[in-house]
Amino acid sequence: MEIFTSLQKYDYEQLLFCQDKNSGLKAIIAIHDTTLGPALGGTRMWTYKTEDDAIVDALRLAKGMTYKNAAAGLNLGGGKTVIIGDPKKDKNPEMFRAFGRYIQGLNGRYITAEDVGTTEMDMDLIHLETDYVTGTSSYSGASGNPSPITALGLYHGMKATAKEAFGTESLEGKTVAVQGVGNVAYHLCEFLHKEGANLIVTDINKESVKRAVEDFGAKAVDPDEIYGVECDIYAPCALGATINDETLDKLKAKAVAGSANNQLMSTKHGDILHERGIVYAPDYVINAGGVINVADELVGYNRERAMKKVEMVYDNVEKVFEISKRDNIPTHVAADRMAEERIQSVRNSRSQFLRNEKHILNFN
Ligand SMILES: NC(=O)c1ccc[n+]([C@@H]2O[C@H](COP(=O)([O-])OP(=O)(O)OC[C@H]3O[C@@H](n4cnc5c(N)ncnc54)[C@H](O)[C@@H]3O)[C@@H](O)[C@H]2O)c1
Ligand SMILES: CC(C)C[C@H](N)C(=O)O
Repeated sequence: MEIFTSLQKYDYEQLLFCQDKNSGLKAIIAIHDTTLGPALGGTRMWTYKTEDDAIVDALRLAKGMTYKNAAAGLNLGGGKTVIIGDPKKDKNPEMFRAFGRYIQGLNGRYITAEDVGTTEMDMDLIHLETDYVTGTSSYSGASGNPSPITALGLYHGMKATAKEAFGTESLEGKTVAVQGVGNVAYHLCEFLHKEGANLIVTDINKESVKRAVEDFGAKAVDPDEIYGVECDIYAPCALGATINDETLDKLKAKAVAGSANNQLMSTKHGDILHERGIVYAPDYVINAGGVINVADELVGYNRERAMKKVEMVYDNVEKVFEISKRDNIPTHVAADRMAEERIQSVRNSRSQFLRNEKHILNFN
């Protein structure tokens, strides 16, 4: 891969490779843009087929965080880490401590939290080496695993999506097809079940499927079947790029609203959803609940205040639909416009993040 060509294409600031032989750490930290503030984004641990796959994932996820944080109104830039390895087999405490020291070395340019494959316990280990970590469990001002709060934001955003697609925000009697019933989607299913929605679920992990079937009366289907099921809303909550050439023609849903990052394989697929009249709630707008919640730790965590901000996901999703209709553009373009306008307005007055006494990180 031509690294600088890739960095220049979408204007990334920094890409770091962190290696620790003792613990087996192989981490890639991508910092996309710090115009709005320090880059906040989670750490994913995953078994990538190649190192290039890991770099591409880190870059795509970091850019997504820039847009997510900007669209959510946070004074934070975007970054992300991927750790190469199997989260079930390859973790050890020294690995996360070594990673924490690398984060500390960035002196606040990057702050981390959980993502796929990492847990509160991992964040606690990172915290032994640096304060630039959120989503920890056992420290004063910690807000814990963000997944249930991401689910809450997603639920609010799904209601805004239902209002746009069906004229009512009620999800009672609606059928939602959920792909991946992990940390976020399990809690989403709980909200939906309480409201009286019908659930169709799938996961490559049989235990997760069983839990959703038992706890919420969900109907289970095989992973490949989820795209073609009769449903009102398709909720992609596993990994990215599941809206692609192959799956689009199978989709029967009238709306797409899920937690996964980078749901569209390419922007072309967002355009096709728009042409077909399928209401798409842009991923980084609807899945911002978790980052909104952990960001509150940076100003002294207040759960009530954080929950009020998470409710705003409804308004943000609604705003995207309004821009989309006003300018007659697909919703993914409308979301990008909303985020880019905010970044540009701040960029006009200052450029890269520079720590100063007035900054959010200096809260005591
Ligand atoms: N956790 C958060 O707070 C948060 C916030 C924003 C976005 N996200 C995004 O939401 C998604 C889910 O996050 P999570 O924390 O719930 O992760 P998770 O790992 O707990 O859940 C993902 C689930 O998807 C399943 N899965 C993977 N590939 C699959 C496939 N091909 N078909 C069916 N199931 C599959 C996994 O077995 C797992 O159960 C990720 O894309 C993540 O980046 C998470
Ligand atoms: C909680 C966040 C900092 C990270 C989360 N995984 C996201 O993608 O939004």
